[in-house]
Amino acid sequence: MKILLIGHGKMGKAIEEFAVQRGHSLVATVDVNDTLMPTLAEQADVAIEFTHPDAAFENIKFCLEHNLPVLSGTTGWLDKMPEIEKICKKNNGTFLYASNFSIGVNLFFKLNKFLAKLISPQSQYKPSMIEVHHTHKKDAPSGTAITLAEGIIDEHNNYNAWKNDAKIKEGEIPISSERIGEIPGTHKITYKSEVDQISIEHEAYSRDGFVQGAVFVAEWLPDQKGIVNIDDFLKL
Ligand SMILES: NC(=O)c1ccc[n+]([C@@H]2O[C@H](COP(=O)([O-])OP(=O)(O)OC[C@H]3O[C@@H](n4cnc5c(N)ncnc54)[C@H](O)[C@@H]3O)[C@@H](O)[C@H]2O)c1
Ligand SMILES: O=C(O)C1=N[C@H](C(=O)O)CCC1
Repeated sequence: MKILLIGHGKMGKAIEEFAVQRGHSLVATVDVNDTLMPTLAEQADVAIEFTHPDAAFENIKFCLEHNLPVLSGTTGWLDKMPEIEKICKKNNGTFLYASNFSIGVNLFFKLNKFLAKLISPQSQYKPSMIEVHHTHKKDAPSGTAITLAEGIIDEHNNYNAWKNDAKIKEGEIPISSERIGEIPGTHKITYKSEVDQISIEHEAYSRDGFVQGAVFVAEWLPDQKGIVNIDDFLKL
């Protein structure tokens, strides 16, 4: 498979290494000072985009307008998702966004929803979330934390919003974001009552899970159409 790799930072470099190990080739790596040329899109089977919250929209739009299936793992740009959905439809394109490409995290998303539904009638248990990442991370809360909070909101009758702050109103889930050293990504959800607590946690040991997931999804994506998600890939 021929990959157009957009973003050649920590994720991009690790994806390049893993993709080449799996026998794929790179049409090009495009970083902030490079130009996305139509000829690059013509030569590629798929684009993988891991850049910056301010850059993702234009990069994804370019791929969709040049008939190139694209996946993005960039977080912090989702206010523009409705526009991407329109562009994808107009161009009969293929697009997948995942806040986290790790298979373990995608199973954890399901566990989170299951727990939220189970605990919903027990209103004495109040949820909170902690996410911990490395100090280079540009966005807070993490994209994964937002997906987890949305999972709780979908399944729990008493919560309808999240806040990246400890000072919350009724119905809000507090998310605390910590930035420490080189931590790849830890997410913990705790439900506390007066007498006990229940916690679930996912801890990434390295970026390998995100990298492998992104390449596996990229291998599958060219045969799909429209806006698809990682649950479709994992058949969850
Ligand atoms: N979904 C996931 O599984 C997952 C996993 C890890 C990181 N991420 C997200 O992916 C993004 C990138 O993470 P990273 O750790 O590689 O960051 P990074 O800062 O190491 O790398 C980002 C790269 O993108 C480049 N870039 C910036 N603007 C660009 C543009 N307009 N065109 C092309 N390249 C551009 C930067 O120069 C840099 O090299 C972040 O949003 C992060 O939150 C998602
Ligand atoms: O390193 C990052 O940045 C990560 N970003 C994603 C997020 O925001 O959830 C996934 C975990 C790593």
